[in-house]
Amino acid sequence: MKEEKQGVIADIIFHNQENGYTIAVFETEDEQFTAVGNLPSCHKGRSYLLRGQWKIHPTYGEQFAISSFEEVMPSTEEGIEEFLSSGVLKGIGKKTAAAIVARFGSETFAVIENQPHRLTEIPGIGEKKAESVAEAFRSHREFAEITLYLQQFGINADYAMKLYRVYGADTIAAVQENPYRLAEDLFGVGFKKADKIAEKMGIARDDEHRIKSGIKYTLNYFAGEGNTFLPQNVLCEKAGGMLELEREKISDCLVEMAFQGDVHIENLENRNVVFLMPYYLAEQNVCKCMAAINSARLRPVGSDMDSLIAVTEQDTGIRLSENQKYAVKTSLNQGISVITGGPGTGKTTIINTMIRILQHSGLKTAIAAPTGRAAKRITETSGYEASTIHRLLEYYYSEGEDTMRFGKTAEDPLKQDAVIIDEASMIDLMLMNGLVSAIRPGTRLILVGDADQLPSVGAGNVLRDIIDSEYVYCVKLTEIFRQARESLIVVNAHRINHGEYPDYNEKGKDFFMMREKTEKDMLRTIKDLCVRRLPSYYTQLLPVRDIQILTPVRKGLLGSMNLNKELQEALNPPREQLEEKKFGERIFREHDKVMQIRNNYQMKWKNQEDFTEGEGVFNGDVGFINRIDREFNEVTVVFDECKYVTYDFSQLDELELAYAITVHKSQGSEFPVVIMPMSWFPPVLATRNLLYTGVTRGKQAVVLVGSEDKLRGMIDNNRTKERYSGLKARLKALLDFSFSAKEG
Ligand SMILES: Nc1ncnc2c1ncn2[C@@H]1O[C@H](COP(=O)(O)OP(=O)(O)OP(=O)(O)O)[C@@H](O)[C@H]1O
Repeated sequence: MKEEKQGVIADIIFHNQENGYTIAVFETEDEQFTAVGNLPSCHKGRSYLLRGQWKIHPTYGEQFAISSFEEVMPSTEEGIEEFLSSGVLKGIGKKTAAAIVARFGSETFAVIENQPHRLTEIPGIGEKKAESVAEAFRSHREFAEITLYLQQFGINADYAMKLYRVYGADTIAAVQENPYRLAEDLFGVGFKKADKIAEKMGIARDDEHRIKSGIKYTLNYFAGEGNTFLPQNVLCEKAGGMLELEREKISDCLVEMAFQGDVHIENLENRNVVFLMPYYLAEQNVCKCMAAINSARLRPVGSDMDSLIAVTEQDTGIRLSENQKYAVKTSLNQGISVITGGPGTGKTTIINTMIRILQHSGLKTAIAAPTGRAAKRITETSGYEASTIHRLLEYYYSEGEDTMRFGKTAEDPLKQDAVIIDEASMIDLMLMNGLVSAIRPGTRLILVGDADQLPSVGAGNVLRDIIDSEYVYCVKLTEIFRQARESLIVVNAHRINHGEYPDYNEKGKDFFMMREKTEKDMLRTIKDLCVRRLPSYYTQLLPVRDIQILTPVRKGLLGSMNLNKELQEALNPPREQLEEKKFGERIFREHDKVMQIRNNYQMKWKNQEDFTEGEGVFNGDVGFINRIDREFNEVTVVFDECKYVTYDFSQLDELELAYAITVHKSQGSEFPVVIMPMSWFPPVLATRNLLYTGVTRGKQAVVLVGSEDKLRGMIDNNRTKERYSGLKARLKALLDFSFSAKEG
């Protein structure tokens, strides 16, 4: 029989932040009881009205099983004070809470709600603070109502909070109107979750919103895997399978979506393919801009390139090889060019030479890279200030559109005469679109990178497509220079790239293999390397900071998730003075190494060195937990040693431990020491170019731990996963067109 019970939480025995499952001891005036169930936002000392029924647990006896709940605002002064000081209204600590209640007593809530200006009667509270307290209180009440409504659809408090951040007071209306919007608008709400909510709301399986959302979800899912489109038959099969509907229904809906401009369908290389609109528009625009940049007249570099090169050779003391000279000359004379080569083939040297020549010629130059870490490295090795491509393009978060935009565009382009991009293999289609849009014809665009690295995380196969289309000049560097040849990491990287097996364990060298048979032994050795062996050999090494474990997978004993758990335990174990916060299965602890796992353009940072402030934390940024504040429910992470970013507890799904990361996430970064397990991994991942990418991340040492057979297996596995991308075909078409125009 359903009953109602009201009580104050006296103790929380268990609480899962992700799904809200809670076991808590409640207190009423005359009894204590244990309640179990979904209680997403529970706080010790707060009062709740529970609905549910009594059940007998075989071990723990009688418990109240919660089916729904609502928070009851406290009415006693003691309760009000406890509520105010619990951290729910940011900026009110214990002292201020006590002062407010001492002044307004049981009328406190009424005052905050209806006469917030009266809060200024409390010393230390000014107009602004009074307003912000009232606003926080109002949102808390609003949010409590929203949580109450959403819980009937199985939406827990964390998701409710995310929805509330996006839709504010309109949250309930937004969910009611089209629950599938949640999957499109919110990080972490997948189609399946939205589908469950819709089902509970009684939405039919063949509802149009459902099919369209399923199609978008499928296209987005495959975009997440790197594809800018899907062949129509593949899309219908995948979406139909997921939605459990006939293919015809999907095809019909697709046509309508194409009419409404949600998707673009075209015949590309003799098959019908479907694009989400932004990817189609981006491919088109990239081609259009590339054509304009490539055919424009350039402001010339000083007259005699050979003597300019000779001057820089004298300055740097490095005589360029013929191929390097060719790369420099070609790139400076073309609208767009590509320079590609493996490690140690002189890419940085060429960049330095080009910058000097451009400077000698009085031409303005920008150097940028796709990630902050890559940009920092260029600055360190070249001495020239480099930035991220995002910063070069002056990105900002557009509140109104709820999206990221670039300040530099076709209307307000970059003013430079040359833009040099390093690590160009990491550029995805959308970033390339932003970049070429902001480059006015007349500016040189020089893309430098290693086309054999894994392709970009985001959709597209930009660098490969550009090279393979043969639309622009491309110079391939193959010679490894003497200094670089000293490093077995460099030599082995080239061997691996050519399908040859590496040499290792040479005395005084930097490439090692530790043979272990079982996964358990590999795990033990990896931990021992981090904790004991490597730090005792490389004495300058700080294990947490300088050793990076790279693995192909997330799951399994040697996947990043488990490795992180094990390494956290080994390198940053629980200690009394270290605060920690459990979030789902994860535990975050002060001093932990963590990684941001999505682009968040709104996240604010403060630089404690130069006191600058800004917005934007990016997928792949690695930092350290500086502080966990339980009073304010916040975790502060330091990125780049000086940028402080504060996460609310509800945002912790944007962070992951980063002692171990996947090779995919490591692109563009370099680490003093890299350790990679060599075990059985799925063949789609255990590939040559994944190994190559991983190995080239190490600078002082690379240690492979595991089976030589598996290592050889990876090198022999030269399959590269095909990505659906239309850029190559479009650029080829441009090339054919310009040939036929010339001939005509
Ligand atoms: N023409 C040359 N003659 C002699 N040494 C050279 C020449 N070009 C480059 N080097 C040297 O080879 C090494 C590798 O060059 P560089 O750092 O430019 O390569 P890279 O392709 O940028 O490598 P990585 O991708 O590993 O950063 C450096 O020590 C550099 O000084």
